Amino acid sequence: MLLSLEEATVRLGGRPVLDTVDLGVTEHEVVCVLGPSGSGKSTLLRSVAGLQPLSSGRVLLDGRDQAGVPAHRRGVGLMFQDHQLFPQRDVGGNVAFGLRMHGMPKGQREIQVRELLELVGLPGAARRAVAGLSGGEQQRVALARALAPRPRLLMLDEPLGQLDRSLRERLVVELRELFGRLGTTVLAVTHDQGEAFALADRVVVMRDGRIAQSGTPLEVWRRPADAFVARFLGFENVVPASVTGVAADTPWGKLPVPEGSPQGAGELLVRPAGVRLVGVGEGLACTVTARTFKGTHVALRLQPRGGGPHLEAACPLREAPETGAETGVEFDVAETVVLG
Ligand SMILES: Nc1ncnc2c1ncn2[C@@H]1O[C@H](COP(=O)(O)OP(=O)(O)OP(=O)(O)O)[C@@H](O)[C@H]1O
Repeated sequence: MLLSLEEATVRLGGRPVLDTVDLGVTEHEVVCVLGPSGSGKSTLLRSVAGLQPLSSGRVLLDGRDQAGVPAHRRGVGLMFQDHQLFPQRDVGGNVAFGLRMHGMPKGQREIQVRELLELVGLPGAARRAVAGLSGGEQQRVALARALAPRPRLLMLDEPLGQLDRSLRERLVVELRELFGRLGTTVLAVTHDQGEAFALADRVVVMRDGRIAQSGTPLEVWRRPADAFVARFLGFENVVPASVTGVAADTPWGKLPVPEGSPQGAGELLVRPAGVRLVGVGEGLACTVTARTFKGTHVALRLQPRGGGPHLEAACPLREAPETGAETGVEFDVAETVVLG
């Protein structure tokens, strides 16, 4: 294990902001910590970096307890949300900063800076002024600067937070490819689930300073641990349910659930793809109350005529009914999950 947190706890203002967190990161792994604002993500990073002392518990790097080890001796790189480039230095000066701190001679520094700028897709940019860079370019410079001292663990706090969506989507793919190529071990935090799912080998979802779920993106997507995680991932079809065998009583009527589902009172998720439109008179009678074009499909909001919470459905473009239309709804057991 490259990094281990053991019951790591940080109390601020009388309450635990990080609450007995156990987390391990193995070498070459890319782990993304995901959670709403205030869930303790930054505090977690700062604790590992040595910028925030623990109230109790331990942080270990390569098995060594880091208590009392100052930030600059931990061998971890940290890239903050707002990249904090030095405005008075040019691009090369920014990237070389850590190397200079490590006492690397000038000639060698220049070679490394050139290589790093090529790596992040900014070849030949060393003499450019930081002020003249776009947001995406600044992000790349900040990344090159964080990578320069070859940290054994690279930590990113909202690495793509301030960029526009299309740039973010492009950079996230580049980052994943880059980390894979370099074998970099990464601990990143973000509040954007798309970003986390695209970047990570493993996703850790935080809630109120605790880990709500940890797993591969596919595992977390397929089986959210509870209603909080499901809602945080953007799933809206979550209702109370009473499960007996392979059926559940819900506000939408009796729904089929997979074999082996937890029994008794709980909550149930139906992913939008599992809400199938059928003819009027079949299944659950609903009215289409909203319709949003999503590029690959249409997202429908459906109001059951007999009352109960509304439903989100994902519908192929050609088949999407208009707002105000009546439809029947059936539920696909393969897209239904009884939550813990
Ligand atoms: N110095 C402090 N004193 C008291 N409370 C603090 C202090 N610093 C942070 N907090 C609280 O700790 C909680 C966790 O903060 P943290 O920045 O770790 O969350 P976060 O998940 O990174 O949020 P965001 O996504 O908004 O950056 C917040 O509720 C915050 O208000």
